[in-house]
Amino acid sequence: MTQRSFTIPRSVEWKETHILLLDQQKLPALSEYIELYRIEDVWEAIKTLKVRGAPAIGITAAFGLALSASQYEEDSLTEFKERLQEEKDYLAGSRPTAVNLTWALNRLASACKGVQSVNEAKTVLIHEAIQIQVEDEETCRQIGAHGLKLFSRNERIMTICNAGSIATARYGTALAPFYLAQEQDFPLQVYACETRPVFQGARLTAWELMQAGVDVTLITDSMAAFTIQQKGISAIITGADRIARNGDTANKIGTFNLALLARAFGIPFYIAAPLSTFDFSIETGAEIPIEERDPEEITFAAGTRIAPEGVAVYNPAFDVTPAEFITGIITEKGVISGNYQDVISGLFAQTAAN
Ligand SMILES: CSC[C@@H](O)[C@@H](O)C(=O)COP(=O)(O)O
Repeated sequence: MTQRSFTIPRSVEWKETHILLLDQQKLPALSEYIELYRIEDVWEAIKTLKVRGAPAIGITAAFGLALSASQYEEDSLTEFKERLQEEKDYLAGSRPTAVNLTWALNRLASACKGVQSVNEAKTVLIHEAIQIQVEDEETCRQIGAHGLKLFSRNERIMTICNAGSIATARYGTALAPFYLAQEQDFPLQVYACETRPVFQGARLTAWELMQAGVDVTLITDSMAAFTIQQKGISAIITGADRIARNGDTANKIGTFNLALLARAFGIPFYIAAPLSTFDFSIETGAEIPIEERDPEEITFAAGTRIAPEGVAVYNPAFDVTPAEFITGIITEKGVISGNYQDVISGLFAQTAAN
């Protein structure tokens, strides 16, 4: 099969002395890379959405912790580990919902459990952080391959937010099937919801997919029902920030609306996510912390006030789609459907054994 070549952007790179980060707040107007040298820069970049998307947040935090630890001057391993723990907690507090953040930081802490010296710990941390990124790229490709099998040529598929290449190491989760389809000359059409209030769909998904030559059409979030009806959307696919043991899934605000629409129209609703997005410690979505962000994300648009000063605002950044509305969860191990509770518990046992 001939493979086509096109751009699949990367958002985070390890550079030994710093982290190179695509500033996603500036897209699509500017494709600007910034250099992060200090842990405070990393915290700020995550908090202010310069880097966003569950796996990309995890990778950046892992790079940030490894980078900062490489500069510690502590000679004692105990003091080194105490400081590491403090900075790990600090980074974990940057955003609450995407579990990949704590997952990646915990993975770094576990990796240096058995080390004998500070120098060994520094090397192990860098190695583990890079490994997380390498594995995520492969994971996303596998998600793409499993996801693509669910679609037929020329299907029109809706998505929300940006679960694309720049939200991960590469390829993305919900957008990975479209990149693989593009490689294989397999035509699919994407309908991207703009994703109020931060416009990840308009600014990032449209930008990413257009660079790759994927057929993408932008709509406002409120056009979803009419578009499904008028344009014959045959499936919806989104990413995830945290999945509970029963399959309840937190993702960008508006995802639950789409799941309800999918049920009403009788079309499948898929979540695409790596196993690092499963939180095996919680039973249901009710336990997922939902981030509430600055009201100004809603009261201002492109720097202009669009709502009266002093208006009460509710700005949850995520919602939780109950498992009963999810047709399948596309992971690197294949598509999970049916009894999520049992399958996810099985995955947990498998992951814990490895
Ligand atoms: C592969 S990214 C999956 C999710 O993190 C994504 O869909 C999402 O909700 C991102 O929200 P964001 O607030 O932009 O970090």
